[in-house]
Amino acid sequence: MSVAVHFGAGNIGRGFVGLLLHEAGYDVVFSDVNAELIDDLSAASSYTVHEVGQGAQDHVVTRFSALNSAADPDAVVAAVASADVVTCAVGPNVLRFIAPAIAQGLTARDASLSPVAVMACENAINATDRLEEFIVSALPGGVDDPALAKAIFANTAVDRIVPAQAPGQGLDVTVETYFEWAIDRTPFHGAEPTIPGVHWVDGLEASIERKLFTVNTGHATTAYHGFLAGADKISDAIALPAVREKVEAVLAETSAYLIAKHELNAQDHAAYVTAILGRFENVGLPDTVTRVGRQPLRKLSRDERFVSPGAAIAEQGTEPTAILDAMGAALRFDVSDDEQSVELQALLADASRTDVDLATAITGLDESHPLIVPFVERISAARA
Ligand SMILES: NC(=O)C1=CN([C@@H]2O[C@H](COP(=O)(O)OP(=O)(O)OC[C@H]3O[C@@H](n4cnc5c(N)ncnc54)[C@H](O)[C@@H]3O)[C@@H](O)[C@H]2O)C=CC1
Ligand SMILES: O=P(O)(O)OC[C@H]1O[C@](O)(CO)[C@@H](O)[C@@H]1O
Repeated sequence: MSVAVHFGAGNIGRGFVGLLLHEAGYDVVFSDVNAELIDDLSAASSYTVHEVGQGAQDHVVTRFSALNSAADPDAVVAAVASADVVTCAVGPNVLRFIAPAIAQGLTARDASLSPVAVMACENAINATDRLEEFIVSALPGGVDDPALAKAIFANTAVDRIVPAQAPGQGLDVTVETYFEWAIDRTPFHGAEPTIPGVHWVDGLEASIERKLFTVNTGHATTAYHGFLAGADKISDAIALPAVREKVEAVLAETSAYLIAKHELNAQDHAAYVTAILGRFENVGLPDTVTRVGRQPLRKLSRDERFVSPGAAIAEQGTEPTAILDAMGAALRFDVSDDEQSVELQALLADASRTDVDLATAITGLDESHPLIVPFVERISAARA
């Protein structure tokens, strides 16, 4: 019996990573801090992943268990100690909180076992590297701790749109039919785990940038301009010609950047962009502009979907106007139950902060960076 411990039993956890691990033959141990969710998973023997869109099927997930990592951390440590695979989909800002349990699990792990594959499944560049850094910080011996040799850390890129789930559907998850899980195979040296559906790649940089700066930049642009246009659903937002034009303009900028940087085939990339726009148009997917625009400060940060490509394009001497306009729209994402939106609006309202001060604080760029002057213009406009 192979066991996978998965941190974060939310939308991607149950609707994507948990499903693929189950279908690969793993018994999945979900670990989460949401007590109600853990109780529901513990009481259930199955849940169903409902696909919507062309070729949709239902998939039933069984052979799982659930652990409350807040209430029973020792059980999580023990599960990690004997697992074959450890994955997570908790959000990039939560990696630091799950790292200590993984560190303790590695310390407790019998050194004669094969190394456990540790793979973070978050929308962030090199999320597994970030997780590994937190694990190293939690180990008594730091980078020299012998526990590190008991794991293989591999970066991954996950792509499947899993919207917020309708109340009353229990553990079942509604997802789009499309998915892509790319994993860097190089750390495994030929001994990668068998997970059907995974796309193994040699080095992840091109895959994650292609995904993040196309799907996620395009999706967030749809959300922010859609929010300003008064749309509720993503499919309604992308159906508005003015929003679509802005999304296409942003993707033209990131496409040129990605094609040049990663030597992509321009026709293949154009087909990829078209397919992604089709995913945003999926009217069967109950996805909202507020979910896709969530956590605007994270999305406007240095290594993320706007500033990373935008800064690089600006450094090459071109002003990425459409990306900057999307960042300007993000500044106006005013959603009262989104903590980061509230924080962003408070920052913009703080008269003691200059526009330049805010531009550098939000993007993490130096004042002298060529993206700062045009971003300051968007900040001034948003504050006016
Ligand atoms: N939903 C989507 O369409 C996609 C999401 N992602 C990424 O997957 C990650 C998760 O996103 P979602 O599943 O949408 O979010 P979600 O909010 O549905 O799930 C996150 C889960 O993590 C749990 N959690 C929070 N702190 C925890 C902790 N300390 N220990 C264990 N569990 C903890 C939460 O209780 C929640 O159940 C994010 O990084 C997101 O960017 C990536 C691709 C698609
Ligand atoms: O907004 P986050 O947390 O980066 O993740 C959700 C995003 O990832 C996606 O699933 C794309 O893979 C979109 O649904 C959404 O834009």
